[in-house]
Amino acid sequence: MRIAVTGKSGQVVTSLIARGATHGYEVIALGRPELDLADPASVVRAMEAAVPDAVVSAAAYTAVDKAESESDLAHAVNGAGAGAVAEAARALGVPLVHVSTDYVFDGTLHRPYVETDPTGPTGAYGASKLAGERAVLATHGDSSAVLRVAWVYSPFGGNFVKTMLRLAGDRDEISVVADQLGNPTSALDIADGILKVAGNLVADSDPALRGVFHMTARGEASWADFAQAIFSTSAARGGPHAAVKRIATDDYPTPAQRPANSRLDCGLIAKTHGVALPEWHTSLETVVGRLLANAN
Ligand SMILES: NC(=O)C1=CN([C@@H]2O[C@H](COP(=O)(O)OP(=O)(O)OC[C@H]3O[C@@H](n4cnc5c(N)ncnc54)[C@H](O)[C@@H]3O)[C@@H](O)[C@H]2O)C=CC1
Repeated sequence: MRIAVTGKSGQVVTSLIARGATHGYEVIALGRPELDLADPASVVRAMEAAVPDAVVSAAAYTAVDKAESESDLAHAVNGAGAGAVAEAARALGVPLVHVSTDYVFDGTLHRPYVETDPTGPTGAYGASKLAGERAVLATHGDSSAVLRVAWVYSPFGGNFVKTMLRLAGDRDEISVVADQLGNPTSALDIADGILKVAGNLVADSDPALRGVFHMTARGEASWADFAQAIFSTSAARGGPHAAVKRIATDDYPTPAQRPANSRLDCGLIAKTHGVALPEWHTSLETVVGRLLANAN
């Protein structure tokens, strides 16, 4: 089976390329310049040329803070761009797995979010991703699965784990917010989940497999808990580590407001698609191990 993926170099795209063969799939990565999400005609052209059996929409404008000052570009790429990918998949008559985010929620609930909870993004990035979800469901909803993932890290690209290990190289103590809760999730596990869902969509026309699903690692953490786990995992392997100073979000102002609670309930995807990602500490060990091995 041939799976066309948007993007060439992101965390999830690189993980899909790395994991494709394990699932017996050929993963074709399509990115700029031939596929630019800001240029819908290029999306259709590149998808038609790839002749896929399924499409994964993984590329996005992901600069959460910069999106506050580049809202038009974020919306063009994450909203209209996602719609163009859905339109191309519809025209080809193939199913679509679209990757979305926990940042579609405002974070005020005191329990993990389920798929039917009201959305309410607090920033331009979340709003643009919500526009993308809506465009996908409106264009190709009867053949798409929208997977909301969160707090993504991996051996590839830029992410929180890499930033913490780099900062620990020259600091003894690092301040990290302790009042935002989420589910740290390895992009390698996300890739496994996406490929399982894509296979299910191709094999089975059951409407229960279509729609919006939450898909994160099991277990929750604050950013400070996550940082502490990164450093204890790294220290146990002789890698860089630092003390974590737990601070409040108010002490670390950023252009975009983040949800205080973005934990996602993943019961639905387990029940319908048979996808349950591993507990986050287990996957963190794998990723930190790979990063430290690469650094030597
Ligand atoms: N990184 C995170 O913590 C989270 C990410 N997500 C979502 O997961 C998906 C994957 O994220 P990551 O792999 O972490 O992102 P990333 O930032 O590592 O990679 C994004 C990819 O999109 C490509 N891209 C950006 N603009 C493009 C355009 N105009 N045309 C074509 N390609 C373009 C980039 O070149 C890159 O390959 C995205 O949909 C993102 O919104 C959801 C929740 C959290």
